[in-house]
Amino acid sequence: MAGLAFDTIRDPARWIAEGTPARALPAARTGQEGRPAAGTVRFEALSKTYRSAAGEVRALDSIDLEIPAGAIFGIIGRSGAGKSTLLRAVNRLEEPTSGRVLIDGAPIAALDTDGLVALRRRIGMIFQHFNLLSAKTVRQNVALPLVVAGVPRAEIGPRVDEALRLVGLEAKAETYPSRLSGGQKQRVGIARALVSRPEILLCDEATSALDPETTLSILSLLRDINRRLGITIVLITHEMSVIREACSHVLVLEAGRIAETGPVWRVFGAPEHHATRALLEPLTRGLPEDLAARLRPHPAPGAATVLRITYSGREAPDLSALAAAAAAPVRLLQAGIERIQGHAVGRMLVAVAAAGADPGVEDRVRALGGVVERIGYVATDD
Ligand SMILES: Nc1ncnc2c1ncn2[C@@H]1O[C@H](COP(=O)(O)OP(=O)(O)OP(=O)(O)O)[C@@H](O)[C@H]1O
Repeated sequence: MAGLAFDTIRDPARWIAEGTPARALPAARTGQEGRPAAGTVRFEALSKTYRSAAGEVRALDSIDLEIPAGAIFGIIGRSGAGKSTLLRAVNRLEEPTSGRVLIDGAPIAALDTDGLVALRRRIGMIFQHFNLLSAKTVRQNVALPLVVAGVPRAEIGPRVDEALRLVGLEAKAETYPSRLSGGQKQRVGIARALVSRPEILLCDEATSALDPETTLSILSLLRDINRRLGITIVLITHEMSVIREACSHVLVLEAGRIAETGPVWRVFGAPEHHATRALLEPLTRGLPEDLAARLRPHPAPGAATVLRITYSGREAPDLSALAAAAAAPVRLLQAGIERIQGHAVGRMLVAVAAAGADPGVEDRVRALGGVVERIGYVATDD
């Protein structure tokens, strides 16, 4: 693996194959010979019933689903819908009552203890509360999976450095977690998950403990990792904006069953199931009714990008400064100030002309101050 830097990696099969000797991987996971590509997850008639003194709970009921390799796949649903149970079935933290989970076409139920350890190295996981060891430095936290796997000492240092570089935390290597912000702690969690060079990354409410701005930066990091390393990302979240911001595909669970699933643009653009519509309601809450009806999750050619800018204090961003930052005409759709717990909070909705293909527009507008969210797109002739 010497000399193979994260940012030069475009080929996950090579990245994995050149990984730790502890887990040389079969060629089957390269997607050759008609077999699924590395990072494919398949659920077949998966059911899980919890039995306790209080009775039985059917948490998952006959789930048939494939998560394509390289997807950023979001799982949403009301509390108790079965999201965590499904996510945890991927690395066998939860054993199904019936049905199967297949990773890259291979059923995982058949794995013995060594096979399971190897599987879990191929599947990284990050958590809402980061789960870092407070008595260890950032470097030591990130190194831990390699130390446990018996990777030679000389190899650990460079691999930890690569992982820290990937998440932008090289400068914090010798810092203890208590001195980090929430966003930095989650970056350490991501580096620790990536240091084993997984093909799948499971994210369990990974941004729920973060403020909106930090959430956006973590989502942007996850998207970047997905794009650069080709890792399949499976995430569960209660925040619909996270799905819209980061995911390619979404699964809506309702009482342990699939309510609907598909590309985010389709499911969010035309939700068919009442559970999906109920979950999406907060996204459009507070929007003028006509705008909520016209808002689309993905850009069409020439569509204007709708940004929500939230700012504290009295000063709203100046519209001409906004237009300069956006490098495009900006139309004010709505503005107002409300008081939340005694603080004045301003909100503006603006449409930036033809910025659909301009991924940097939020960052440039954000530089003027406030929290900036891309909430969707409207056709310019609407
Ligand atoms: N260990 C367990 N024993 C008994 N019942 C359980 C157990 N774990 C989960 N359940 C039940 O299974 C159902 C699905 O739980 P799960 O945690 O998968 O849902 P969820 O969609 O992730 O919920 P939340 O959004 O609240 O985290 C719930 O009714 C839950 O109470």
